[in-house]
Formats: sequence, C-alpha cells, structure tokens
Amino acid sequence: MHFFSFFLTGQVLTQPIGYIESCFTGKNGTPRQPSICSLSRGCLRISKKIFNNPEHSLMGLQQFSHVWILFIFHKNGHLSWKAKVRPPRLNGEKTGVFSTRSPHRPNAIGLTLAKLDKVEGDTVYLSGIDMIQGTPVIDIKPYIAEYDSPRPTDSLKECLEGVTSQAEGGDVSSPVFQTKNSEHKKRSEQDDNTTFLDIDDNSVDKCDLSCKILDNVKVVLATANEPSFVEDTCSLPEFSSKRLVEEDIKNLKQSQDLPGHRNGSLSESQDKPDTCDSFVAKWVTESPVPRLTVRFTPHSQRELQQFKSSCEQGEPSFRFFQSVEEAKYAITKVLSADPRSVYRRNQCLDRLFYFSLDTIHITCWFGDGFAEVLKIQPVAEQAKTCGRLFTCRIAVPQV
Ligand SMILES: C[S@@+](CC[C@H](N)C(=O)[O-])C[C@H]1O[C@@H](n2cnc3c(N)ncnc32)[C@H](O)[C@@H]1O
Repeated sequence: MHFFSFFLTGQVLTQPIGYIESCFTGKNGTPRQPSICSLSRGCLRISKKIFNNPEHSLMGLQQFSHVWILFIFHKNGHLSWKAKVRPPRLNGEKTGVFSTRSPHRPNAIGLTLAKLDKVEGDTVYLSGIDMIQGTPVIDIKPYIAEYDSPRPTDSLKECLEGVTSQAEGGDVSSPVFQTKNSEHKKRSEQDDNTTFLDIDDNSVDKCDLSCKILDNVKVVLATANEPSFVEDTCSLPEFSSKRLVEEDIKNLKQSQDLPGHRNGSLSESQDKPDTCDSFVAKWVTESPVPRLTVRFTPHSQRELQQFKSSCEQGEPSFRFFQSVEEAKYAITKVLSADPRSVYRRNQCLDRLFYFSLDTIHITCWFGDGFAEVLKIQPVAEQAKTCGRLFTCRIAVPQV
C-alpha cells in the first residue's frame, strides 16, 4: 500500500489522484458553482502513480448518483489570501472568506458536488462541474444525503425531551415520536419492524448533538432497555444519566441562541431558530446581482449550427456536448448567471467578453440586464488567429 499523504514537520503532503479533463478551458466563463450548468461535463482518470490498478479504487462508485470532488485551485497564480473577500454575488461588498466559496483561501482547496454519469475502467465521467481543464483532484467521495445534508427535524429541545420521556416509559405514540418514526422510515426505507431503540438512535443522530449529550442519551436509551448493561458500562457513575439529559434540556431552554438550521436564508441580524433545518446567508438566495436574459445574434446562431456532435467531414465537433442544443443551453446557463467579475461588471460595461466552452470559443457583450452572443468559433481556429499569449492559455482539447 502506498502512503502519499503524511505529516512532516507540520505539513500535509498530498498527491493528486488525477487531473480533470473539463469542458472549461480557462477560468473566464467557468460557472461559479456546479448548479449553474448541469451540462458542463468532464472526466477524471485515476493516476497509475496512486494505484497500480486504478480501476480497483472506483469499484462500487457507480452505485452513487453524485460525488464530492476535492480539488486544488491550481490556477490561482500566487499564494495570497485575505480574511475578507468580495464574492461576485455580493456585487462588491465584503464578507469573511470562510463564509464564501471563494477560490482565494489559505489552502486553495475546492469542493464540488458533481453528477456521476458513469465509471469506465479507471475513469469517472462527471457533469455539473465548475473546474477548469487540468485541475488537480485530491479526492473523490460519494455523496450520501443521509450523511451530507442536514436532517429537517424537531428542535434539539424536542428531541431531548422525547428521549427523556421514552426513558421514563413515556408515551411512544406522542406526536414527537410519531414524526421521528415516520421520518426515520422515509429516510432509511426500513420496514415496519423499526424498533424503539432504532427510532431514538435516529432522532439523536438527526439532532447533531455534541458528544457529551449523545453519550448521555445513549446511556438513557440503554437504561430503558437494559438497566444492568448501563450499570456495567456507564463511564460517569457519579451522575444519573437521566439527570444529565434533564440538565441538558434545562440548559437548552435557557439558551435561546442555539445554532439551528432552517430551510431558507438568513440575514446577519436575524435570530437563529433552534430547529435542525438548514439555512444560508441571504446574499446567496437573494443576490443583488440579477439573472441576465441571454440572446444570440442570427450570425452566431448560424455559426453554432456548424458544430456537429462527432467529426464529420472536417466539420468542427464537440468533445463533451452531444448536440448543438446542449451547447446552446450551456452557453445560456453560463451567461445568465453573469460570469463577469465585479470589476468588469461595473467598470467595463461595453467591452467584449470571451470564454471557451468545450470546443467552442464564444464572444459576447453585456448590456443592461442581458448578454448577447456575437460570435462562435471553434477553439482551435480561434487560437490560430489570435496572438501567441492567448494561444498559450488555451489547451486545445483532443477531439
Ligand atoms: C467560486 S469557485 C467554487 C468551486 C467549488 N464549487 C467550491 O465551492 O469550492 C469556482 C470558480 O473557481 C475557478 N476555478 C475552477 N477551477 C480552478 C482551478 N483549477 N484553479 C483556479 N481557479 C479555478 C473558476 O473561475 C470557477 O468559476
């Protein structure tokens, strides 16, 4: 077995497991999050430097629909970061770097949730990516909703009260338990044999309790089922475990500022609710940056029609898109999210904007509330006609 990551004088050394082949050749025009364009495709071949048989490492992965990709923002140029950044969605306003997905961070690590289209041998095929060509990937993990998304449940207080009531031989048919039971069944797709202990274990899990509380709750659960077991194993003999839970509930009642979750968004000044649903900052869901209308000039439409999904008699062809319609959809999605930097948005209003997508080079401009595609060229052709500097920046995809 190889160990590529290890601690050495406080440093973690990592080795990419592979490099992304992406439909985005450069940062310009690459979506800021994978959700912007579901058709943005790429693939990742696991390196033979990591595993002698890279395909073995992908065994079982196709059983998952989505994967987390951890990668390095290798094109950030220089290692510099600031405590506060200006995310494009905040249109120039500052916020703490750790409250954003900025690529400029102390450790240039990106995290993308991509759709896993297929696994073939040593290669994973992805869609909905926001990584550029050649991005070094340091890990892949399956997306598991049960682990990776907060569970909408009752408040922490209710969970703990429910547990206490159960430990006291309380009413199993109480609304709190019924909700948890049905939620539990829905999530784990278990049958009607769900046991009393199962229900409570799940409710504890849902509430994301601290270790201390969790341990105490488990002890109470065990008390309800197997008193002698608790006597033997409880590591806190000086406390009654039930009393600990009661104290936790009392503390919770006193504390009104528990971090909780709620579906929706939250502004800085809003109080945080004590439920377990998720919430996000308001600037994410209600960004001051409007979505743009996207249009194509008749000329650019005709140019796009020249592309074919496969090489036919020297026609320009796509590498990742499967049709002109897909390409048009992706261009529209990228532009409607306004890919310009805040500086360009405010200072360079009437300037041309260029980006590459798959094998297409796109020239467009932005007006008040819209983006218009002016020209569509094959990347290779465009690179030929442009200056040397630009040619160097473009990695011509292998068709
Ligand atoms: C805002 S970041 C978000 C990335 C990831 N989803 C995350 O949350 O960590 C996405 C942007 O990073 C930039 N980017 C993508 N791959 C990069 C790379 N390899 N090096 C530097 N910047 C990159 C692109 O400009 C893209 O729009």
